[in-house]
Amino acid sequence: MAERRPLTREELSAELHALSRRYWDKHPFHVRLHAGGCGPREIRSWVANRWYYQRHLSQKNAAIVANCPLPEIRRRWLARISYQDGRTAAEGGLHDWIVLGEAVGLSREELLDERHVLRGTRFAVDSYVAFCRTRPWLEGAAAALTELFSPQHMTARVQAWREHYDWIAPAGMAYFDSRIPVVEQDSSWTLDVVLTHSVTREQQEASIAALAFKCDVLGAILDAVDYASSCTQLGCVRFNCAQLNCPQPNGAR
Ligand SMILES: O=C(O)c1cc(C(=O)O)c2c(n1)C(=O)C(=O)c1cc(C(=O)O)[nH]c1-2
Repeated sequence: MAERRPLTREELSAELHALSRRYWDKHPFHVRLHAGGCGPREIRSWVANRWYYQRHLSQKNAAIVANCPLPEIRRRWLARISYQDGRTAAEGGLHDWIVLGEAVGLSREELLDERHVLRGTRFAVDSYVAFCRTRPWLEGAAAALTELFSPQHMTARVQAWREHYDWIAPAGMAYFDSRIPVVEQDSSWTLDVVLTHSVTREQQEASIAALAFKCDVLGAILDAVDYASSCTQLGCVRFNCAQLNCPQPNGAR
């Protein structure tokens, strides 16, 4: 069988961009969230479950760095770790996410002890970290390319939250306000890296598959949050009760 030719840079770029159709901005939960249809309990659940994603970002980024033999890539990728972790506990992305938690009414303690994290979120995020640990660094980098689609989505989120959820303390938006300009810069560099280093057809297809996988990771988090949203209590979902003393161990649906 004839070997298939590698895609041109433009073709690969088009295939990667086409995966925006699988991005989580179109998930029914995000559509409802942006339309003002979520209550405080659902927004708290979203923030608490996203925390589990946020707190694993530095570890998956460290795995990409550990797998990468190229100093010029490692040098730049390391900045993602200091971005999330900050120089001290009083700054950085993780700190800003705790501020967001407080702005939506989650205590620091209940965010950090992860009592509201759903099993679907754990499976999704843990598999993203395992993917970046076990796959070549290039696939880990390609998986981060959801950042091509996130600036617009985050901008729409901040607007929608300010419009529909005036009970959320404005300080909570700091995470997104600082993240949006950074991700806009990072995404063009990451795209260039993936286009440059995905040389063979196999590498190109692996990069496309990595980005599709990442879209599924994000979608699975929202599936879990959406499913849980029909339960009466944050942290109590049918078959997924995180609280030993829950008065409704089978959930109330
Ligand atoms: O709020 C969002 O919708 C959103 C999406 C994404 C994304 O698309 O993966 C990230 C972030 N935020 C984010 O804040 C962030 O730090 C981040 C890192 C990564 C990644 O995979 O390396 N994605 C995202």
